[in-house]
Amino acid sequence: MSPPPSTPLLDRVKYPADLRNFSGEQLKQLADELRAETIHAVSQTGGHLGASLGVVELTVAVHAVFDTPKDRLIWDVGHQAYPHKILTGRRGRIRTLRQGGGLSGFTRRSESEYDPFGAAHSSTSISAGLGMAVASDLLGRPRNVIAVIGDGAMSAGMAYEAMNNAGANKSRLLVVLNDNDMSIAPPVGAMSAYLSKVVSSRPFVSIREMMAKLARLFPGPLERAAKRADEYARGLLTGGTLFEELGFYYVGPIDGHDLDHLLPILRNLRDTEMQGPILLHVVTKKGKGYAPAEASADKYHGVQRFNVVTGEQVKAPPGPPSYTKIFANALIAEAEADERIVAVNAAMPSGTGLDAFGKRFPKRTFDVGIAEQHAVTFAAGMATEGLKPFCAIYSTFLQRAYDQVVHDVALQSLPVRFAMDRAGLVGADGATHAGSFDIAYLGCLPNMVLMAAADEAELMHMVATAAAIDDRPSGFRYPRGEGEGVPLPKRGTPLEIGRGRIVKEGTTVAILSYGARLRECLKAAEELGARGLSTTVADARFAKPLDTALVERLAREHAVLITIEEGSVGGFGSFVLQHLAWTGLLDRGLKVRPMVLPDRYIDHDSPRKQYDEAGLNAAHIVAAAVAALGSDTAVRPVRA
Ligand SMILES: Cc1ncc(C[n+]2csc(CCOP(=O)(O)OP(=O)(O)O)c2C)c(N)n1
Ligand SMILES: CC(=O)[C@@H](O)[C@H](O)COP(=O)(O)O
Ligand SMILES: [Mg+2]
Repeated sequence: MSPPPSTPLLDRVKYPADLRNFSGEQLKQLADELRAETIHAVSQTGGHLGASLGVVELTVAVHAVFDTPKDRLIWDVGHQAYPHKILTGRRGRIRTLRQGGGLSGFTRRSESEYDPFGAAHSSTSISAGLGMAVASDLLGRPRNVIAVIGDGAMSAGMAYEAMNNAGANKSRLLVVLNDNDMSIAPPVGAMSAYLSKVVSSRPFVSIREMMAKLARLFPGPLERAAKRADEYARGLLTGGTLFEELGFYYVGPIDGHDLDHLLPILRNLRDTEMQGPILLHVVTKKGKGYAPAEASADKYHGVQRFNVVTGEQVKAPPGPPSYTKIFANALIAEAEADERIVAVNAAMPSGTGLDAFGKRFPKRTFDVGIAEQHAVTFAAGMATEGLKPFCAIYSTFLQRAYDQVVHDVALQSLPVRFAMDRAGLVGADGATHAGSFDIAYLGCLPNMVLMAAADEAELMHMVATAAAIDDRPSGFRYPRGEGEGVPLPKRGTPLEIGRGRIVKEGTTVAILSYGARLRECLKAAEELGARGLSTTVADARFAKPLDTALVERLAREHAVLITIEEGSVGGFGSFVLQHLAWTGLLDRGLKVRPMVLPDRYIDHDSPRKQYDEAGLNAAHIVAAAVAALGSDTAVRPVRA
């Protein structure tokens, strides 16, 4: 482990107020120390390093110029906020980042008053910032509001909805567009191409020219013609007209790593009395100042712990392939056989595995940018014409496209297939990224077929099943991380719709699993067996349509029925209970225990510990069964 860097100036800064009297030269040194500290900390924790390195100077400059936390600073996504955390009273805990009990990897209101808005899902900052700016006007509490948003996040509909609203509003809002020409992967789309054109047509506006323009922001007699000339010049020289057409005062592009530019420009923007929104376009490098990050294809967007000297990341011990990889391979196999299959993702080609699909079928793969809502309706459109779209979106990000799923897909019974990766608890990204709700939010929709994979072979069958379902929407969920290591078929076989399977026969306790808790169920069954409680374990495979025959059989033939899923209340267990209630099977003493995620958000930690916290591991299943039986059955004591 490399020693911590020497940081004499940073050591003097606990809060931003401590750096506000630093000279320009001192702030430059502070930025260098902050970068070294960020690299060292993330080398020990892993996390989103590249984005954070790209905003080191911007972070220093904003805190030096603005009066945070009275002035509100909002980081879009919040994955680039590590330097901000270090400067805002959290340096002492920075090496606990993303670890159980430690700092969150994103901004979070409960963590610091310097985080006025929690984030992790992208493109919310302009809306939240505008809300704060309007509140400050209405409440008569003057303050600056600064929203920092990346070029990737700028592709989402929300950002445009917010700019449309802000541009017609007189509230003061500073939007800093942090343009590093990267999303997680290289950014896609016309907006990204437009920004590149803006930057390349005039790389950086000179500071003299910029200051002359900024002077025009100050009150004083301003001739109409001069104003028009200014607008024309800004449009012509910087290509900033798109933002101007939306009602923003556009400034830039400027070098986001040059404090000699950032500081005076931010001071001017702070001091102007101009009303209405301003967009400052800064150009930065993702991974800036750390050679291995700058050189890597993803600019160290998200890294494991690593060696600071070599940049080499700690490799996990070799294990079974990930669910993501199995999904991608299974989809490729289906697409080889059916040329109507197409795949859509929203700025997550590697996360969803669709980068591999894209290599094999470049014309049948669509990365739409961070635009989940569009992704779903785009897929719906393709489905109307007979294509077979698979929409690969993490469970948590599909939340953003809920009305599109309901109104554009389900209501019209269009065969869009939702591949929901990151189902259940996801580890270090924490509650914002947990796939907790999809069973509940999709299960209530008529027309849906819903499946959850118990292991990676099951996932292959579910991909094949979804490919075969062509008259209504379907979805299948699978967890983050590696599979169970089960033998894999060459290709998946379509499952009988709405049929589960018995995995182990027993007589007293029945455990009905939906999804990847199956292994925990089998462990629990063994333990219960050792206590003299013969246990059946079944894999429901489908939440919708529910295997009612299986549910009824388990209910009739056992004293206790436990359902378990990696999801919230209102999901699989609720569907089972609904069915049991209406068939009268609850009326005769059956003890049903639906095990779901608890009614609270589970913080970042290892998935194993998160499931412990959630009460969904084998020991909890055993405890639930034993408690349900109570004194009804003589239970043998636990073996030592
Ligand atoms: C709604 C939503 N979809 C997808 C993601 C996953 N995601 C996190 S960061 C990111 C890229 C963001 O790019 P940009 O805003 O340019 O920030 P950068 O990492 O380049 O600093 C993506 C796609 C997300 N956080 N939220
Ligand atoms: C910041 C963000 O939303 C993504 O980078 C996310 O952290 C990716 O998670 P996975 O590692 O599960 O793909
Ligand atoms: Mg970017």
